[in-house]
Amino acid sequence: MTRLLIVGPPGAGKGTQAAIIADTFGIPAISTGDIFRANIKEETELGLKIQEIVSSGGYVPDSLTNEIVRDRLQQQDAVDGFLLDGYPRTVDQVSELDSILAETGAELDAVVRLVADPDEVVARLLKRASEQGRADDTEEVIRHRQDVYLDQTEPVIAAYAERGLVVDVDGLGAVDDVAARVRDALAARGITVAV
Ligand SMILES: Nc1ncnc2c1ncn2[C@@H]1O[C@H](COP(=O)(O)OP(=O)(O)O)[C@@H](O)[C@H]1O
Ligand SMILES: [Mg+2]
Repeated sequence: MTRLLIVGPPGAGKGTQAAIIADTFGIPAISTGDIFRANIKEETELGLKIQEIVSSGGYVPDSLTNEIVRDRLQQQDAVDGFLLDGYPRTVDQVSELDSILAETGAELDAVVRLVADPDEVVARLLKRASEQGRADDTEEVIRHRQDVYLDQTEPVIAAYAERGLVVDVDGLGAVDDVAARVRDALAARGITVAV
């Protein structure tokens, strides 16, 4: 019954850590970015609608994003716990998630914030671009994504910080080291794997 969010700037390593945390806790990792990219690749109706926005580094409209997440969280595997990566990213999305959870009386356990230096993350993203060729990993688009993040998503983190839910973790260093820090930081708040 663990419900977590993972937040942090583009390139902080959310997707990588999300997979490890989800595996540890036996919960699904749900990434809006991955869902959107899959739709773009499959050229679904949604994919065609959002292709331009995603490749230019803007945010998909809240109405579309909220609907996708609502549907996903109602699937059976997410009923007892989940890790959301990349959502909520706007204050409107925070309200929507509050509503979705309130409908079943569920509550978030923690918001893991990966802290990373902007220049370091740009270097990481450019490396990923050369390896995976993501359309939104050019330097210009990365800088734009960072700006959008500061403008739209910092207020999201502030809202969760006010609720006392944010757990800061240093996102720099080797994947395993960061994963160990996340595990320790959650354990320090009594969030451990149920056995
Ligand atoms: N919650 C969201 N609201 C709006 N747009 C989103 C959301 N999640 C993902 N996106 C879109 O998908 C893109 C890639 O997301 P993601 O893979 O999470 O990026 P990263 O992990 O590099 O920060 C975003 O730049 C945005 O266009
Ligand atoms: Mg990601």
